[in-house]
Formats: sequence, structure tokens, C-alpha cells
Amino acid sequence: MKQLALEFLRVTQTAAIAALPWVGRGRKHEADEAATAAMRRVLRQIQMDGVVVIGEGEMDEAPMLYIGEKTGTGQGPQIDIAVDPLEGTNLVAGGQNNSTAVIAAAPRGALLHAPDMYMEKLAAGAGAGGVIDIGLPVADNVLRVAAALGKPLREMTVSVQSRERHQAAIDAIRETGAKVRLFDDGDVTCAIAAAMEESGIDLFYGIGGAPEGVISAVAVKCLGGDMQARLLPASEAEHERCLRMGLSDPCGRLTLQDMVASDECVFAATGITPGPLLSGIAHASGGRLLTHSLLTSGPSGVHFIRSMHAGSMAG
Ligand SMILES: O=P(O)(O)OC[C@H]1O[C@](O)(COP(=O)(O)O)[C@@H](O)[C@@H]1O
Repeated sequence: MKQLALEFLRVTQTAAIAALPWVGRGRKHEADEAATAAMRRVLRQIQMDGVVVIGEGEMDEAPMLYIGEKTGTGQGPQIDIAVDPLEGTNLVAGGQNNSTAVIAAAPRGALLHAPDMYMEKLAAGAGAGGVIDIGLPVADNVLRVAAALGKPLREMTVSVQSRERHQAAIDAIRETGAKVRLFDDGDVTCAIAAAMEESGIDLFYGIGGAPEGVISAVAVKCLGGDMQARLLPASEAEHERCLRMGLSDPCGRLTLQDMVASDECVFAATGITPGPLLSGIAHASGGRLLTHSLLTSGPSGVHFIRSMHAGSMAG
């Protein structure tokens, strides 16, 4: 698995570069398609027996990188892949900050097969490992993390997606004395930021996509942080879907281990537009492009990588 890490880096770099021409053009589907096609092309070249377990939808609704799609050369280690070729489609369309291309990989069977529905998520860094509890109100989690980190509440910062559904949580967090840092879109980078001491984010809380939740969980695990979640099936049909996907208790607590059942995993992300975790793609002389990526395969292997790409990749 670890020997493939640089291949996965190439996957997110290529997807990010493919999305770049669509930044600010108001065309999120075209941007997503470009990133997905690029990611698919590079994934197919990797020597592995890969299967997409979290992708761009089901086979009949997504033309590529659908759940169940086989990828890689078909030879080599059996690997499950979770992709989000364009995390923050609206951000790219609107020319806004915090869009990335991301991928996570783990040995076959190690990733939760999360249906495409909402998930409530909590993530924190290693210093607060073992204290977060998705079953408790978010304010209690703020108090617990502050105590674990030995920080006064007024110095605590919680990252929350700017959504109406989070207003009660935002108020409750602020009532503890902690600060709330709102973001528009792209909860993968914000969850990961909570697991990185130097990010200035102590806790991430919010309801967002379940696929993004599992992808974030791989990164949080690699970084030595902690995360808990629970799926929020919104209808009988979604509840049924969870059962069909093998989740016996669809609304139950999901620990980091439930979402990522192996330490042998890899996470890669490349910034498209600048965000809290990664700088965006910059144009350099000669038509070259400078990308910024995070590549991690565990706490002892966390790499922030700046790469220069030949002009021919600029598309
Ligand atoms: O926009 P909603 O419905 O609040 O969903 C939240 C989800 O949307 C995102 O902000 C962006 O997702 P997309 O790239 O699929 O648009 C995710 O990071 C987050 O999990």
C-alpha cells in the first residue's frame, strides 16, 4: 500500500490540474467531469487490483468512478479506493477558496461503504484523542477537548460549515466561550485541519456528505487524530439503503475504527484553489504549474509536497 503512495499523489495532482481551467466559470458539472476523467485515467495505470467503494455515485447514475468500478491494472494488492475528484464543485465554479482533489485508499474491506447521504461528524487532533463523543451535545465536546488540550475556552476554535442546519450548534459553541470559524464548502479539508496542531482549528463539527466523512476519516487516522460520526438517513429509503450496504445499525455511532479498519491506508489531496490546508495551483513561467499536496500514510509519514508540472499538463 505505502509503496503506491506516490501514485495516489499523481492521481490528485492530475485531477486538480484538470479542474483548473474551470475555476470561476460557473460550470460545476464540467469541472467535476474534467477532474473525474483525469483521476480515472491515472488510477487505471496503477499496478493494483482496485475497486471504487466511495465514488461519484452508482453505476447507472455516474458515467465514471462509480461505486463498484474496478480500477488499476488488475494486478497487485487488493485495494479499496474512495475518491472525491472535485471536493467543492461550487467553489471551483464560483472561483472561491478551498477546492481540492482528494483520494483515500485502504486494503480491501477496510473502508466503511458510506451511502451518499448526510453524516454528522466530529474530528479533533491527537491531543484530544479518545475524548470526543458524537452522542453528546457539541458544547460538551468543546469542553472536553479544551480540557484535554489544557486550553482556555476563549482560545478554542471550532470549524463549522456555514449552513442554516448548524445555527443551533454554532450558538451553543459560542456560548461556551469558544470561537467558530465558518467555511462555505469543502468539509474534508476542514475536518483534516482539526487533526493538525498547527492549523489553529481545535475541533471540527458538522453535518455534511457521508462519502466526504469517510475520506476525511482516512486522513484523520493517518494524522493520528480522532473522529466520530453517525449517518443521518432522512427517509425510509435511505435507511433501507444503509441496511443493503451492510450497516446493521444505520444511525449508530461510528468510531474512527468503524470507518477505517486498517492502519495501512493512504490519503492524498491537492489544492485547486487556496484553502486552510493547502495552497491552490499557481502559474509559473513557461506555462508550468505549481501544485501543493498533502500525502500521508500514517503519523510517521505526513508530507506537504510542492511540485512543478510541465506546461503540457496545463490543458
Ligand atoms: O452543500 P450541502 O448539501 O450542505 O453538503 C455539504 C457537503 O458539500 C460540500 O461542501 C461540497 O461537496 P461537493 O463538492 O460535492 O459540492 C462537502 O464538503 C460537504 O460534505
